[in-house]
Amino acid sequence: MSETGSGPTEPENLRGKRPADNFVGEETALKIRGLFKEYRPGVAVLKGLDLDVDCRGVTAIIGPSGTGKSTLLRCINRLVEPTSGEIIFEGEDITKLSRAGLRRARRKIGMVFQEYNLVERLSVIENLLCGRLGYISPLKAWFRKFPSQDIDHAFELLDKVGLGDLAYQRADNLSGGQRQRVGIARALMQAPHILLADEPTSSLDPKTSVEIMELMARLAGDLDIPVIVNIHDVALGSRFAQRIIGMSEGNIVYDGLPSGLTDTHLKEIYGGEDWLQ
Ligand SMILES: Nc1ncnc2c1ncn2[C@@H]1O[C@H](COP(=O)(O)OP(=O)(O)OP(=O)(O)O)[C@@H](O)[C@H]1O
Repeated sequence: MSETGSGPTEPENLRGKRPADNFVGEETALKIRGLFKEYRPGVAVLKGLDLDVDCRGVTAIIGPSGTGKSTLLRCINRLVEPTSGEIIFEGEDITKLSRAGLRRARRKIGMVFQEYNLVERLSVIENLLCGRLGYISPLKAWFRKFPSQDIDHAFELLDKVGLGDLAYQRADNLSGGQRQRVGIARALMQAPHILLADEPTSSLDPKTSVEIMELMARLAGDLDIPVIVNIHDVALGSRFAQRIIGMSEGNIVYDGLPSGLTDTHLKEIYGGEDWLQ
């Protein structure tokens, strides 16, 4: 990533616009306004973020540890409660939803976690079907009697993520990369309208990390849904994302194309410069 000095090489239709404007329009899936989060009174972790996310494509959020990337992602499905601001998803402000409304909205928001969050003693296929427990009657859930279309869908997704042969393996027998594939397939079981991934490659080796990012980008394209991914590896994020959000100290300081990210931006995002050499 070299510094060009002339700014991002932008397609003609994006030239001259503020970065955020490039992604606003009827095609907006998610609109965040003035998002503010304090875990402790007076200590802001997110400082009034505005962000619009398009209905398709991969957006990578980069930034140093502790800058609020996970907090931002988790505010979107209210795993973390925002202090103030709006998060408009499919016409509803997520921050104002009742418990039932939030449960319904969360079904449309898939989440992939760094540590996979699988049920270790269950098989791969059961881990996927667990994602459907909220959709069937409590009695059927108790006996794990899943509708045949859910079972077919789970097998289809396992094929899509390359785990068709491991359906009956216990989760605790899998490698990190295989576990993350299960995590992705499980998130897709609910047919989400958006996928959030919180550091999905942090626990994986470089080759497996590329494979996981490749898989998420391909599935997002196939399913025509947007993906927002928090990622520490700037090169990996830039390779698979169409848009980079750079965060520093709870603010968005870069919002644009991966090709537009210069050393100057990286210094602003991460601070210092010795690490760049
Ligand atoms: N549950 C919590 N209670 C109190 N403070 C928290 C909580 N979760 C996060 N924080 C603080 O909020 C700040 C932002 O954390 P967050 O995890 O969002 O950053 P991050 O950019 O995702 O970091 P990393 O890349 O290391 O995961 C940090 O100072 C962190 O200590």
